[in-house]
Amino acid sequence: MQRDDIMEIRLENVNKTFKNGKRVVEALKNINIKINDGEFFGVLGPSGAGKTTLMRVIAGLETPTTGSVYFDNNVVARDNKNIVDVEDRNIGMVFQTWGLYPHLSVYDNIAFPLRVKRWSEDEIKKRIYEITDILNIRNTINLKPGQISGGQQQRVALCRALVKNPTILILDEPFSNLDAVIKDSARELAREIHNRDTITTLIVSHDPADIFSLADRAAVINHGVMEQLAEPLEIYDNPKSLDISKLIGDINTFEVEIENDNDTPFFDLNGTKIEAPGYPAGRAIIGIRPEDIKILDNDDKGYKNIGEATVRVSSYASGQFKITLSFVNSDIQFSINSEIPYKTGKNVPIGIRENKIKFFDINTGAALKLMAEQNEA
Ligand SMILES: Nc1ncnc2c1ncn2[C@@H]1O[C@H](COP(=O)(O)OP(=O)(O)OP(=O)(O)O)[C@@H](O)[C@H]1O
Repeated sequence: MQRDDIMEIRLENVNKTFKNGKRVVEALKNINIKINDGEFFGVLGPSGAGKTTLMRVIAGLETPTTGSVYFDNNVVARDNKNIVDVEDRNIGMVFQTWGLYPHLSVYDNIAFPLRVKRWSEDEIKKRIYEITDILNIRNTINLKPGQISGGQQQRVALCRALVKNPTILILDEPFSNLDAVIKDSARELAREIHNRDTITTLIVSHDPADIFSLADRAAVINHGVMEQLAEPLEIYDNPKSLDISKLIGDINTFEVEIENDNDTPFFDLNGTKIEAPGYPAGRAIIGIRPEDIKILDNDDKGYKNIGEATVRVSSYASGQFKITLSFVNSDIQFSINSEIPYKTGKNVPIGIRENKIKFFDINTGAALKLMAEQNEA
């Protein structure tokens, strides 16, 4: 059930510049985003892209150099000025390092924000019992952070963020210190917390798995610019650039020459002619996700045979084999996922899903537009 105090977040023409000595860093450039109330919103981008700055501007830890931030219809920051201060924004935050005080007990760590707000010790105790029960760490409250596991420390950080009943929850790389198994249950926990009273939740992550498993929509930020905003699967299937395609998953890339001397443009891949309907002639980069290439066996509807490749490396992770191959008589390598291992040096027939190929501009990396779209523009 959604609480009625949950808020929408709106950024209008937000710019943030930092001065590093003589150097001016434009950390955010003209960002316009509306995050719906109760939405689980993901932010994806390479290191230094501006993701943390965006979160800090929303939280009120930084002011936008120009532009405005609204919570519902109330302006909370505008043109280098916080109109509502950080402590009055009722935001819970969890950062990558969790920021627990090592000399304080779990209890005192979680109590900290409530003591700042001058809650009575009785009220604090009641709330801490309640929240540590929900996150299943009640039995750790008398221990220090150094005496509990990484997964438990992360729960303490979440408890501390949630103890005030925030209306917005910000998770900035919250799982990157956890190992793979605990990460899965941490994601489940984040989803449960969100579902409990649908707090508007923002998650910043390098890991596409976090975005896929949690976010309703995601923004991709690069060099301070918001380059794409869509549902995670839409970004995965139709990335606006080669860089974005790589941020949200693995992709194999090949340089090709699209020829257009007959009705349907085409290119050559490992000696096989592949159609590129509607794409302009010239050199291009094509991208194929690992799941859209396979080693052919008897049941391969929907895959086009593109000849043989040699198995170079087989590795194993998370219940799947990752097979790296190169086309026969060529150094061009690519990787696929497989349920079974293959012996190094073996030649195998390869198939691709033609309709899943992504086309990018060879110079800019932007997704190539169809000729019809170019004519419309
Ligand atoms: N307080 C600051 N003073 C000066 N420059 C800053 C400050 N905070 C961030 N920057 C710069 O702004 C840019 C964006 O930084 P930000 O931390 O937002 O990126 P990020 O996407 O969160 O990166 P990462 O994934 O590595 O944490 C970087 O060039 C960074 O050096």
